[in-house]
Amino acid sequence: MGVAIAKLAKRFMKKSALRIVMVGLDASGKTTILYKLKLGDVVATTPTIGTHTKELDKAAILVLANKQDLEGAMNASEVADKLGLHSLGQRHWYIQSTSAISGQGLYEGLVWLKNDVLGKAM
Ligand SMILES: Nc1nc2c(ncn2[C@@H]2O[C@H](COP(=O)(O)OP(=O)(O)OP(=O)(O)O)[C@@H](O)[C@H]2O)c(=O)[nH]1
Repeated sequence: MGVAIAKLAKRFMKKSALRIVMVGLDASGKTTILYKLKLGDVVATTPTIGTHTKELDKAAILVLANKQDLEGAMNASEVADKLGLHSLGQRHWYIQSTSAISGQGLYEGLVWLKNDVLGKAM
């Protein structure tokens, strides 16, 4: 699973000039996900992201509902409701259940992102 995710991430990054912004609550698993995807070695950060949000106007949104392996975790549908994703209108978004520990769902999430960027998303 880890190798498949890494291969997809590598191919995705090589062929596409795109920016991915990853945000999340403290300890939600961002670092773990990046390392699981084997992108952890060089992660550029930009502390002034607030001034660049215009870039994000047309950005696709992939929500990873992480830590699904933990008892009591909100499921993807509940997270979508809480985040108001259904009110986003025309913007492309997708929510994927994941566990960064096992890697479950990471591949599927990246596949959606890749297809959306390539204009193949439904
Ligand atoms: N059970 C479980 N634990 C996870 C999962 N993802 C991350 N964790 C754990 O959650 C803790 C925080 O993970 P990080 O990857 O450091 O979270 P972060 O979002 O980078 O945290 P900040 O640096 O505070 O923003 C670590 O102990 C991880 O092992 C998951 O899917 N399941």
